[in-house]
Amino acid sequence: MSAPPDARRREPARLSAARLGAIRAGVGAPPFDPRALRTGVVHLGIGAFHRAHQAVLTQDAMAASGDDRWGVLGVTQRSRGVVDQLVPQDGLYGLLTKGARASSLRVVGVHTGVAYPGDETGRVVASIAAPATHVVTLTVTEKGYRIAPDGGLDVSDPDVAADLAALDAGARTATGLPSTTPTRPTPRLVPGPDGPPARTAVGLLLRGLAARRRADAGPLTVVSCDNLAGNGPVLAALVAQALEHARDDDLRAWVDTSVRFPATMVDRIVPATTPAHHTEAEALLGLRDAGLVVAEPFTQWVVEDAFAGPRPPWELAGATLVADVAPFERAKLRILNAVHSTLAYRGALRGLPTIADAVADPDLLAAARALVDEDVLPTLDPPPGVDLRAYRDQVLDRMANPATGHTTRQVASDGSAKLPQRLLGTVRDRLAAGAVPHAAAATLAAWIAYVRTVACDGLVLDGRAVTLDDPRADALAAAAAGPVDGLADRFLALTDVVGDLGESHELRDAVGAALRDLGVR
Ligand SMILES: NC(=O)c1ccc[n+]([C@@H]2O[C@H](COP(=O)([O-])OP(=O)(O)OC[C@H]3O[C@@H](n4cnc5c(N)ncnc54)[C@H](O)[C@@H]3O)[C@@H](O)[C@H]2O)c1
Ligand SMILES: O=P(O)(O)OC[C@@H](O)[C@@H](O)[C@H](O)[C@H](O)CO
Repeated sequence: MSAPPDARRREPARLSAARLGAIRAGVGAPPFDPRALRTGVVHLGIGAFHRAHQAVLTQDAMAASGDDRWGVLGVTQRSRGVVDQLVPQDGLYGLLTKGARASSLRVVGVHTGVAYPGDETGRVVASIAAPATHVVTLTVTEKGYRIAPDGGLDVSDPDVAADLAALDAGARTATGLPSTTPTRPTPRLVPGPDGPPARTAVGLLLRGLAARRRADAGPLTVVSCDNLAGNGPVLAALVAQALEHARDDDLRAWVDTSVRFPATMVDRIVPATTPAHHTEAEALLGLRDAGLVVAEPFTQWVVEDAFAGPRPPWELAGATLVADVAPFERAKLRILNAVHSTLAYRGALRGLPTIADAVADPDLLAAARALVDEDVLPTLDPPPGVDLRAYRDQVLDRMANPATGHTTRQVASDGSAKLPQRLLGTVRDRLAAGAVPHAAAATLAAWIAYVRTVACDGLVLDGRAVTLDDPRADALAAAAAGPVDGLADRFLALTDVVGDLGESHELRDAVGAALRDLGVR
């Protein structure tokens, strides 16, 4: 039976540029007319993190400088979901900042467009090739880089192979000359002027670089903002390897001289947006906002000052430009992200739905501190001006903020792609120093126990079943199944995840002992 008309809730109007004037007092509005911005940045992976981090710093930097050249074309990678969220809103969305005691809302308006390569590869490529574009940034998750077990580009991945073939065909079309040796198979022809849709972030970037070189549009800076150790150099190497594979020596030489890949350390806890966040934000804004993102108050961006050309004045918004990002990045990944994963796996195993719940558990807090104190700190050189013990405490304090609602299930996802970045470097360094990393082994064991529980027994958090969300889910589930005897060995034999670490019998023994401590029998 339908409700009587007066009891029906009237849906508020949707956020858009035309309704900027209707934004309520107390909600921060963009400090300029977003419609007047020019596009100077192309961002691949316009997920929640980019919208709550780089986009906000870009807005603040443009406001502080009056320089309106740095509008962003946002590119969504896997589906057109964000296009449907943001295009009807003229790129505008709210950022709900959740401190432990107070929340605030501001509207962000830096996106001059949103594109999905499945529909608009040509538009993205043209934008990367435009002379007014000076920077391409990325947040496509760890697995989005398609890194092979040996650390290079996974050319056996069909999506990567398709993108390389399209690049090859594009080069042939552009030059009118064969770009391949006669002995190589003929690449498939490009259907239409833009070629087939790019399937991977690196493939899309390569297509953009090739077009930029052809257009003679000048140098470009490509900035990875993902939680990857050495994100800039890693991306540079993937691009170089792809060009070697495609045998495009001319493009390779141009990239060598004209494209820079600075490294960055990015930090802000940005959980997935929930229906409760939407309700809270709508009450503050008075408008409906399908693109809402949520974040903690803390934000940090340390960027290697190695740009090929102009860049947004991000330092005016609080970014730190440094000569060497590595110590900042290593400390953040090994402390914050490794602690996050520890709390996520151990917390989920105890039925705790959020990271804040996990920090509040004294056993789990002790495990997190032990990981940092016993195994991580001995592997780190403090970044200039940073006290790493104070940093550890600050990180734990941020994670204790219950208001963000960051879930253990979200942080626990993609362990096979995340742990090599945030934990295994610590393990490797400790073993090389002759130490057995018991606390880090306990985090590995917690991951294994989590995978086994989810894959074999089933796990319910907050009333919802957890699924094994991981690019290597099948291999992990196979390793998890079977007798407990040999469980640690089976996981440490997954060389595409752990490399050669399984050769250490001390580590295998330590992980086995930690599994028993966790009650995995
Ligand atoms: N959320 C955070 O707290 C946070 C903080 C620091 C850094 N980061 C970095 O940002 C990344 C994205 O986080 P988010 O919160 O925006 O997540 P999200 O799920 O909101 O967005 C993920 C983005 O990555 C793209 N993507 C996902 N899988 C991909 C694949 N296989 N290939 C290409 N693109 C793919 C998606 O299309 C989307 O644009 C993280 O993986 C991490 O590296 C996140
Ligand atoms: O974003 P993910 O899912 O790859 O990793 C989960 C978290 O550890 C991570 O996003 C942190 O919240 C972030 O790195 C804080 O800066």
